[in-house]
Amino acid sequence: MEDPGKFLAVMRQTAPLVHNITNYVAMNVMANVLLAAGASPAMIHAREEAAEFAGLAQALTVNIGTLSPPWVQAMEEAAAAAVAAGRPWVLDPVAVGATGYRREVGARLVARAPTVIRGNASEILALAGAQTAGKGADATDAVAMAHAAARDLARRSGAVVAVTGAVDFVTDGRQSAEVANGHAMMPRVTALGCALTGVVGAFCVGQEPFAATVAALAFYGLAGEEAGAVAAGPGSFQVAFLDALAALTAEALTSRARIVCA
Ligand SMILES: Nc1ncnc2c1ncn2[C@@H]1O[C@H](COP(=O)(O)OP(=O)(O)OP(=O)(O)O)[C@@H](O)[C@H]1O
Ligand SMILES: Cc1ncsc1CCO
Ligand SMILES: [Mg+2]
Repeated sequence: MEDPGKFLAVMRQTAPLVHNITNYVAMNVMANVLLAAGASPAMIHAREEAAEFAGLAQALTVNIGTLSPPWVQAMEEAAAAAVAAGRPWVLDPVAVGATGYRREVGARLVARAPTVIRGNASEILALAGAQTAGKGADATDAVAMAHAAARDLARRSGAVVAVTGAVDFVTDGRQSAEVANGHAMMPRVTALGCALTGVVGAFCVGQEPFAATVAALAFYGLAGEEAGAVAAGPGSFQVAFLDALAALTAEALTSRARIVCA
């Protein structure tokens, strides 16, 4: 596996402009996470400008958390513009198994050739068409239950697929890796997964998507470990997490990343 610290150093050097069409819950959290990590966020979802902006930004992320038809039009047009401009785009299929509308939109977005798909185990299982116990935005399936579905989805879509949870799993359908960094407090703060999707987009700018995604997950999990060591609960965790994202060095990431080929 390549040196994860190098991917963090390149991301900070680039300070990429990341265009995010994300949900109302995540907007502020995600923008602050991207700034702390070293990227430049813009949250833009109007159909009248989404495609134009996606052509200017260095990466696009699309999150269906609080979707509605005008947003979905903006998502599809922005994804098409990112693909046309040769920019990476990352799909976050929040609660995709919950309703028929989400399943339909999820399938339409997968067909738009995302560079990376990042979700929890329940979301990746649902997107791959497998059985899932998931109901809302929180995972109710273990990551290991979604390994085969993730490989299948990666081969079928051409995307790198990242399944996050206690031990994250990343695959492009040929090579796979597990990332064991993280903290149990992370799923108790809303939208940290959504915000991670933005960080994955930032790492993918000018870098190979499989290795960049693995590095982004290790970086994020390690910041979670740092925050968990000082936080009294989910509230102070959120503050400490932003500080940890900003403070983490490339050297610390390289020495403390827990990545294994799977
Ligand atoms: N039990 C856990 N232990 C350690 N790290 C975890 C655990 N659960 C999640 N994480 C980490 O939390 C981060 C967010 O992943 P998670 O799977 O919770 O996203 P999500 O379900 O999409 O979240 P949300 O929908 O709230 O945005 C990842 O870095 C992941 O590794
Ligand atoms: C809680 C919630 N509901 C819709 S989107 C979202 C953010 C976490 O996915
Ligand atoms: Mg999520």
